[in-house]
Amino acid sequence: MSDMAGIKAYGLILLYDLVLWGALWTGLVLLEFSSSGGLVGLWAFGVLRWVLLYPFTLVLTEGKPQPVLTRWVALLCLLPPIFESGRTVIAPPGTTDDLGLVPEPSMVALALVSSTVACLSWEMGFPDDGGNHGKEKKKQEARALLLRVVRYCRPDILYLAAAFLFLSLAVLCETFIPYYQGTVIDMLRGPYRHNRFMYAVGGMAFVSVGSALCSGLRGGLFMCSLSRLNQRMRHMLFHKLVQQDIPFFEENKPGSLTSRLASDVDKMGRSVALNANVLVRSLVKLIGMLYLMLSLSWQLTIISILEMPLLVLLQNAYNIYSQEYRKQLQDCQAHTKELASQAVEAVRTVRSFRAEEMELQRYNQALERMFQVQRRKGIVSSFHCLLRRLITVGIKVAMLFQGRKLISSDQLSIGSLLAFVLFQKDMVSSMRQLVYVLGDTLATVGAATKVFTFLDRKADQKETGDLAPTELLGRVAFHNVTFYYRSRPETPALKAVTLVLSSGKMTALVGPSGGGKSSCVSLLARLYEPKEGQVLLDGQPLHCYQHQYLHQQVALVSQEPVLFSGSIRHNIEYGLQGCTLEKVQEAAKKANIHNFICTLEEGYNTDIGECGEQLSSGQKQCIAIARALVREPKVLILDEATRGMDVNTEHAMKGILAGSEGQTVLVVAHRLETVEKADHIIFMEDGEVVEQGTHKQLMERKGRYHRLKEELFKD
Ligand SMILES: Nc1ncnc2c1ncn2[C@@H]1O[C@H](COP(=O)(O)OP(=O)(O)OP(=O)(O)O)[C@@H](O)[C@H]1O
Repeated sequence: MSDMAGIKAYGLILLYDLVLWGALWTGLVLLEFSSSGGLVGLWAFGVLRWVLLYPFTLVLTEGKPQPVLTRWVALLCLLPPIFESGRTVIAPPGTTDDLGLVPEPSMVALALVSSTVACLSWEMGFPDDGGNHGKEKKKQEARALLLRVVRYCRPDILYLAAAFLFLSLAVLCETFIPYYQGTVIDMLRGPYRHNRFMYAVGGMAFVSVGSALCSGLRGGLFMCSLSRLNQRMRHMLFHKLVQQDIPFFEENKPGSLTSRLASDVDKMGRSVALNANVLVRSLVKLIGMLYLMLSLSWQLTIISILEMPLLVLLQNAYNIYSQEYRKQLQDCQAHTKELASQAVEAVRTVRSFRAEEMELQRYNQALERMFQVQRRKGIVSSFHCLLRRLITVGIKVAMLFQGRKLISSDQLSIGSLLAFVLFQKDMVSSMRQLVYVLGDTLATVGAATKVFTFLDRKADQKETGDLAPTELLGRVAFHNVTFYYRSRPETPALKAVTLVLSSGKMTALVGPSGGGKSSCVSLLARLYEPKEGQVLLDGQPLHCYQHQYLHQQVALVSQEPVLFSGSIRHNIEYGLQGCTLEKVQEAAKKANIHNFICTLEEGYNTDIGECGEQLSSGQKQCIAIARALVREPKVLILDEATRGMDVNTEHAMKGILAGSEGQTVLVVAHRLETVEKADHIIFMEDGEVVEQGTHKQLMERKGRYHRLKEELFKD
C-alpha cells in the first residue's frame, strides 16, 4: 500500500469509527441504556466496536491490512475499557463515577491519541515494511535480536520486575506533581480553605517524595541487572572466542575482538536495561499525562500533541544520518586503536627500523579521518537540535495564545494553565526520550548483531572425539595432506604431503623458507585442519582424540613462544591442573632454566612482566620448552626452538633431543648439529616433500639437501 493510500485508509477508518460510535451512542441514549453497564458494558461496547471496525478495515485493504493498521484498530476500540479498568483498580473506592455503556468522548479522544502515539512509536522503532521483503527481513531480524537480548535477561527477572514496578510508581507520582502544583496555585487565588490547602500541599509532598524514592530504587535495580547481564555476556563471548579456530583470529584483528568484548557488550546491555527503562518510563508518563491534560483542556492537548509527529519526522530523518555516522565513527575508532596498539606492541621493531615517523603519520591520518566523521556528525546534530528547538518554541507560542483565550472565556483557570504548561514540558521531554530511545535501540542492534555473530559462530573445525588411550606410541603420519591458508585460497601451503614420524625417534624438517615446515607443525598441533588427506596419530585422525588429551600428548614449542604475564611457575604449568612444584622444577631442569630461576629473588614465583618482557628471548624459549616438557608429551614439536639460545642452553637442548626416550620428536631446526643428530630428515620445498632419509643418505644422494646444506646450516 502506498503512503497516500495508507493515510486514506486511516482517515476512512476514523470516519467510519466516528459514525459508528455516534450511531451506537445515539441508539443507546435513545434506548436509555447509555448510563448503565459498568466495566462489563464498556468492554462489550469495545468488542462490538472492533467487530464492526475490523471487517471494514479488511474491506478497505482488500483483506491484507498492514500489521500496524490492525494494531491501531484494536487499540482504538479496546483502550477505553482498558483505561477505565485501570482507573477503577487504582482509584480509591467511591471516587469513580458510574460507568456507562459507552465511553466518554474524552476517553475516546485519549484512546485515539494513545493508540496513534503507541503505533507511531512502534513503527518508528520497528517499522513494518509492506512489500519490501529485504528490508522487512532486516527489521524482523532486528526485532528477533532485541528479543534475544531480552531473553538473556531472564536470570535477572526478579530484579527487572522490581525495577519496572518502582519505575511505574515513580512515574505515576511524578505525573501528579504538576497537577497538585496547579491546584495549590488556584487555591492561593481564591478564599483560603485550610483543610483543602493542606490536602493539596500534602498530596504534592507525598508524590514528590514517593517519586524520588521509587526513582532511586529503580535506578539501583536497573544498574544491578545491567552489570549482571554484562558480566554474563562477556563470560559467554570470551568462552566462545577462545574456542574459535585459528583462521578466525587471523581474519579478525585483536583490537576489534576486544572492542566486541568491551564496548559492544556494554552497548548491547545498555540497549535493554537503560532503554527499556526510559521506554517504559516515557510511555507510562505520556499516557498518564495525556489523561490529565485532556481532563484540563482538549484544545490545548491537541496543540501540544502536534509537536509529536513533527518531532518524529525530524528524528526519523536525523536517525538515518546519525546511524551512518555512528557506524563510520566506530570503524574509525577501532582502526585508530588498532594502529596505536600495533605500534606500541611492536615498539622494538618500529624503533629498529626507524619507522616512528611513518607510524605517527599513519596514526595522524586515522585521527584526521575520525575527526572528519565527527565534524560531519556534529554539523548534522546541530541542525537537528536547531530545528527541534524551533518546533518546540512554535508550539509553545500557539499554546499560550490559546490558553489566554480559554482563560478570558472562563474555560480554564490560571492554575490549570500552569499545570498544563508544566505537563506539556514534561510530555515533550518524554516524547523526545521515547523517540530517541527507539532510534538508539535500533542503533544498538548493530552492537548486538556483532556480539551475536561471534556468539553464534561455530568453530570451523571437526567435532572433537573422545579417544584417550592410556598407551600411546606417538607414531605420526601425514597421509596425502593438502592444506590452504584461508587468506590464500589459491595457493596451497602443503601439496599432498605424505610423511611419517616414527615413534620414539627424532625427525627433522628442513628446507628453504616458505617450504611448508611450520604449516606441517601447525597441522600436527591441530591449529588448522587439512583440506584434503589426514594427519594420523597412532593410526587415528587427530580430531578423534579428546581435546585435552591430544594437547597433553602433543606439545608444541613454536617459533616465537608466547608467555603470559604472571609468575614463571604459572607459565610452565599453564593449562595443567594440579601440577606440583616438583614437576615444574623437573621440567625446568630439563629445559636448562632451573639454575637461572634459582638466582631470582622470588624463584618460581617471579613475575616475568607482560608477555615475559623481563626475560631474554633465549630464556623465554627455555620456559616455553619447560612448559611443553612438564606435560610429558608423547610427541614433542620444536619449531626452530633453538633460535635465540646461548651456547650453554643450546647444548642442554641437544641433550634433551637426544635423550628423550620413547618420545617422538619433530624438530624444525636451522642448525647443522641438530639436523645431523636426527634419526630421519625430511626436506621440504614449495609445500612438498622433496627428499627424506638420514643425514648420511641425503648427503650421498647429493640432491637438494646436499646443495642447501652449506648455505642453510652454516653456523
Ligand atoms: N598465516 C598464514 N596465512 C597465509 N599464508 C601463510 C601463513 N603462514 C604461512 N603462509 C604461507 O604458507 C607457505 C608455507 O609457509 P610455512 O610457514 O609453513 O613455511 P616454513 O617452511 O615454515 O618457512 P620458515 O622456515 O620461513 O618458517 C608460505 O608460502 C607462506 O607464505
